[in-house]
Amino acid sequence: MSVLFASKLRFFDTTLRDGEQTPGVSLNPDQKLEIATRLAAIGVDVVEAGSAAASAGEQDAIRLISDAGLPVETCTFVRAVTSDIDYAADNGADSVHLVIPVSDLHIEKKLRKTRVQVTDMAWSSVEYAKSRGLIVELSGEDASRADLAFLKEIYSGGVERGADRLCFCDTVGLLTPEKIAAYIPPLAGIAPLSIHCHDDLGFALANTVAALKAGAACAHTTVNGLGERAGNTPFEELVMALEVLYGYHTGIKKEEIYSLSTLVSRLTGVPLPVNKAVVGEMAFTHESGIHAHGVIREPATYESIRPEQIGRKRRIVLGKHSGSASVEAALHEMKYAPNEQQLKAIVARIKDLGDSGKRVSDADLMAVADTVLAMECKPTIKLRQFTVVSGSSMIPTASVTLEVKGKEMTGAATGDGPVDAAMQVLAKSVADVADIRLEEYHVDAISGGTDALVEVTVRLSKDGKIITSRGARTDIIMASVEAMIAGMNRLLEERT
Ligand SMILES: CC(=O)SCCNC(=O)CCNC(=O)[C@H](O)C(C)(C)COP(=O)(O)OP(=O)(O)OC[C@H]1O[C@@H](n2cnc3c(N)ncnc32)[C@H](O)[C@@H]1OP(=O)(O)O
Ligand SMILES: CC(=O)C(=O)O
Repeated sequence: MSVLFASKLRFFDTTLRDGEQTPGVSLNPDQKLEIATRLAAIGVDVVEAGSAAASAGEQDAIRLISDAGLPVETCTFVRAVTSDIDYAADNGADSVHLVIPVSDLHIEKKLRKTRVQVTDMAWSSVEYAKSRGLIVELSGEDASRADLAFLKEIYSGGVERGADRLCFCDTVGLLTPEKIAAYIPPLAGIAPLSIHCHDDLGFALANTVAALKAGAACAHTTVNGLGERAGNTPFEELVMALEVLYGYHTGIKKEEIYSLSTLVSRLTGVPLPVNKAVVGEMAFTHESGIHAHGVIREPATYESIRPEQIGRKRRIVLGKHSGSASVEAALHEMKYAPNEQQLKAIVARIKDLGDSGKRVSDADLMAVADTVLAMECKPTIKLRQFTVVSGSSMIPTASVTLEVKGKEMTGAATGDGPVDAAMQVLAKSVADVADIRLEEYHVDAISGGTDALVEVTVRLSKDGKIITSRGARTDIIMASVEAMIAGMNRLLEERT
């Protein structure tokens, strides 16, 4: 345990309560159970399963999760209202997150009550919840705008009446690490204190860490930072910040973080921002040449977390910022071994593609590499003549004369159409030299009209090696022949 933190830190997950308060999100009881099961497995201490008073579906969810026997405390949000507490107890919750507004703004303007009245409500609700056998976390709503002396009084009285734990809610994200230094130590001295932060100004994570350092024993978090408005402290970010920045062993199964995050995103319908810390698509993706070069040599140069730690993989993508190291690494994975000059030419073409605003895919890289390597290879096969005949009353037939390794070869074949006949005759004509198979054939019209330029892409294989080759012409048959011959030459080229 790190000396920075007073005690073993606890994780109170509120994805299913505050997270579900994200506008538009609604989880059914089975979905809540699925998430709760994963939260228990990853190692959180408390799952706030919902708001007991909100609906019959919420009560079903609390019941379902309580009955599942998960190794986790099942909690529910309740107001300082007897019927809310009854819903919690009657549906098998272990504990209640008993919330009472504590700032004068909330007390006077929202509840239209006085400090004395809310104090009575809070204390009598604690007593009632304890009489129903519940663990009680007495929580001050809008505590960051409350008077410290009043907070001490209402929390201390609550603990005297049986509250097991306390919670400090920064309900609208106005807390700062400086204010935490003044507020948290005296309150954490009363009873184990949780910190519940919102991210309205982007301070939720920093405030949560500061509160834990100042003596709070438990962090309220949500998976992916879901929650009211800008959300709550993201679970995955807090776990990794504590582990990486503070060397604190959380006990959370970090390797399950990414799959939990994607599950929650899928079930809630809230997509992960691509650049989100830890779990965003781009969090372990590198394009810039300098970064990719560094990461290939030593990942720590540009990664603060190893992706495998949280169940992810590193990705290097290509674009206009790529350098030769990343292009070469990608080519090696595809079994290409360009020489220095070829690599330079491929990198230049990748940059051109990137400049045109295109996202460079593996298929693009293969096509570029095929073109560059084909330009420099001495062709094994040369086309001498090609003819195809087709019509309404005849079987499409193609004939070809090729020069293969200096020897002339002639062949003919029929097919379902003229293109098929062309593909058949080419493969047949080199059968004595190599078993080349056409695995895939694809055609795109690059512009419109009957005179459009068409691009034919073929995938050919020989002895387990697969290459992609392209031909582009206004004549679809000759484009196919060109793609096929270029591909066959690549496969017959002597390269490792
Ligand atoms: C900061 C937070 O995240 S707080 C949690 C927010 N979560 C929710 O609101 C859960 C979903 N809510 C609901 O389903 C409904 O609002 C219910 C069932 C709780 C209440 O519904 P209604 O009885 O129709 O009341 P409504 O929502 O209009 O207003 C809230 C009522 O609760 C009262 N109230 C609000 N907070 C508290 C509290 N902590 N303790 C006691 N009463 C409270 C309000 O004063 C108001 O009652 P009033 O009209 O008598 O003044
Ligand atoms: C209770 C709660 O969720 C809040 O005050 O933010």
